[in-house]
Amino acid sequence: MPSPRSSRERRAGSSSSGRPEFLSLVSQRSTGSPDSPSRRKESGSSAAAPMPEEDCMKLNPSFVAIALSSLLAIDLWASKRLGVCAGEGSAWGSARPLMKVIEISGHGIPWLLGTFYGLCQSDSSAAREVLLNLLFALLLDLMMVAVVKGIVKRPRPTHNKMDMFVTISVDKYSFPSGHATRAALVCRFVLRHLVLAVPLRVLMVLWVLIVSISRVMLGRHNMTDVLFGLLLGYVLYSVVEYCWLSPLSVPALFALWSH
Ligand SMILES: CC(C)=CCC/C(C)=C/COP(=O)(O)O
Repeated sequence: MPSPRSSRERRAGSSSSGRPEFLSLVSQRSTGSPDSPSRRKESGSSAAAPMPEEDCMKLNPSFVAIALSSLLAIDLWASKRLGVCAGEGSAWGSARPLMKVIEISGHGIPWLLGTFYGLCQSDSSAAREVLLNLLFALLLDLMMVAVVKGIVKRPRPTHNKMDMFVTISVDKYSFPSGHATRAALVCRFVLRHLVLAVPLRVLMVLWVLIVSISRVMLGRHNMTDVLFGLLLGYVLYSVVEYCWLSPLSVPALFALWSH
């Protein structure tokens, strides 16, 4: 007949042999795990070698680490499934040329060249001010995306075909999506500083959504790259507004453009 377990053992969640049946995260955090080096030291067991710090971390990953790696796993899985235009042979491969046109609509070169051209053609001081700030916003965006890509160094999805129109070295990385960042930034900028009819304003927001979705469908990005890109672009607009360039703050720059 098995010997009755003492109430103390039951409370501690351990069996009669003294080995734990349940590992409470809370009690492990407050007292250290039963097998942790500190516990072993306390119990006077000199035979077992202390566990290196990294091993403890691997065995007891924090809740945040588990949540993050689960999110990343879901992100990789869902992004791969949504990458339906990643190649000509993919499920929606025939839509790839259209996706690439959408890609060019959010590329940095047309936006930079278009803004520069508009600046050269502008004949009012209000237009010059807005376009100069748009140029500043586009350059700030390129720089910030390059810095974050260079720090995070997240490779592009394996199913991506690297056949993009004009890229720079950090564009081999995918976090964050430069297109999503630019689309969110330009959209906020245009809605705030251009007087547009409502249908055009709606079209602008739709364009952001289409550019963002197309990044994942083309297989260029995982969903988290695009979501972070949108957030970064949104925040960058606030930076641009905060640093707004005006003939009062940078007269020399405006003198350069006045005819
Ligand atoms: C060369 C210039 C001026 C811009 C590069 C634009 C570009 C290719 C960004 C990468 O975008 P994703 O990160 O969304 O793929």
